[in-house]
Amino acid sequence: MMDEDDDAPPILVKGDATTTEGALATGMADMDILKVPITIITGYLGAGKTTLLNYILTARHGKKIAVILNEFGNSADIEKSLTINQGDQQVEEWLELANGCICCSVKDSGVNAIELLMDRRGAFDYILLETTGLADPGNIAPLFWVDEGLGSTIYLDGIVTLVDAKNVLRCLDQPTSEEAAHDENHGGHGGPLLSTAHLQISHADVLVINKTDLVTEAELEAVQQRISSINALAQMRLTDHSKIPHLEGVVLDLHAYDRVDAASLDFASKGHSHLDSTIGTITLTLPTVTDKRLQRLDAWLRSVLWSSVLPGHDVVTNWEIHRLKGRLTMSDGQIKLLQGVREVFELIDGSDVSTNTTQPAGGTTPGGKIVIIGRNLSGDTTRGAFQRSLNTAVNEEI
Ligand SMILES: Nc1nc2c(ncn2[C@@H]2O[C@H](COP(=O)(O)OP(=O)(O)OP(=O)(O)O)[C@@H](O)[C@H]2O)c(=O)[nH]1
Repeated sequence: MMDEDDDAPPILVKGDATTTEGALATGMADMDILKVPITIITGYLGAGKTTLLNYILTARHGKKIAVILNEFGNSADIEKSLTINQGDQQVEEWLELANGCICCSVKDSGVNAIELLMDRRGAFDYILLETTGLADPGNIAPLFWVDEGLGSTIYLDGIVTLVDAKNVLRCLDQPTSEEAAHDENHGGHGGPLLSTAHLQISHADVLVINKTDLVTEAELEAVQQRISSINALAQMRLTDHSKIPHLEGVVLDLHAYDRVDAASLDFASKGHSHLDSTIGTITLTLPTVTDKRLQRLDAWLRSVLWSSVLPGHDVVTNWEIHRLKGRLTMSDGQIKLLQGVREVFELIDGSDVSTNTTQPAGGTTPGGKIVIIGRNLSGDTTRGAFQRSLNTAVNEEI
């Protein structure tokens, strides 16, 4: 069913974005248009993405959600959009679902999908973008995160990755021949192969380990350990049939890019297991940051993220950063948050949302921490080189 006012300008309803803290919301108070959150839902083929969307779309959350199915002309995805909409037409127009949510599929990349969304329908308070099972979220997330053209209307709330508890270990250990060929063309250099499953896990803010009904307790434990060895920053949820009773703060309204939870950084820094040789999480410590140190840190980040050069350590090679989060304590007591996806990064003013009030403001480290998830970082030698490079960089005299 289509509304008759399709060509009307977008009217964005007031959503939870009003409570957003940090730079992504800077200036929002003076703006007439409020930001609408977008959550990217990703996960390997058959992990339970459509099941999760159907669950969210029929749950009582009181939100009017717009769902975008990102298809790439692949017949499997057209079938999927039919599943979601329970119709028999190819969905290129909006469909209105029973609880007021709306749904469409797009053939193009995410930004075009959102532009279409804005043009066609305005009255919604949440956007869910489901990627194809083979998508690399690291290519999609930065488009929504700090894109100037979109900055005034939407913000990236988080990436939710569905993991198939039954099949994920096989996907991680035996990349397909297409993945192997792709990896070779993207700097694989004969090291452990990087599968799509690795990429989807490393970029996640929330990992939903689904299909728990199909594995034993011991198998589930092994999956959890392996997944957290790849991404120790993400929150992890165990589900069957993608059932998540309380969506708020678990899948929706995460604020994963405008807040940094000190407790999650502390947790990530405790995970030292090297179960996965391809991707892992490392934690670097930082002293209290003065203005001069902040400039030097910024230069270090540009070198590492933009030029893939670790200052002073050019022998450490072949690494690749997917996700980066940090929490800095400034010498005047202010907190700054660091967020990065691939080469895009941002230092923003902010507070944390840690619920652990018994900890000092900076968690166990008075100065601060940077947690990095990426490829070929998991060895102690590499972590040590990163820490030394950072120490030298921030302590250098200007
Ligand atoms: N046993 C079991 N089956 C599940 C569970 N979650 C989903 N399924 C089934 O697994 C199949 C795939 O689920 P989908 O939700 O379509 O998965 P998807 O990630 O959207 O799949 P693609 O579109 O192929 O990438 C469906 O038949 C679901 O009913 C679960 O927790 N347990």
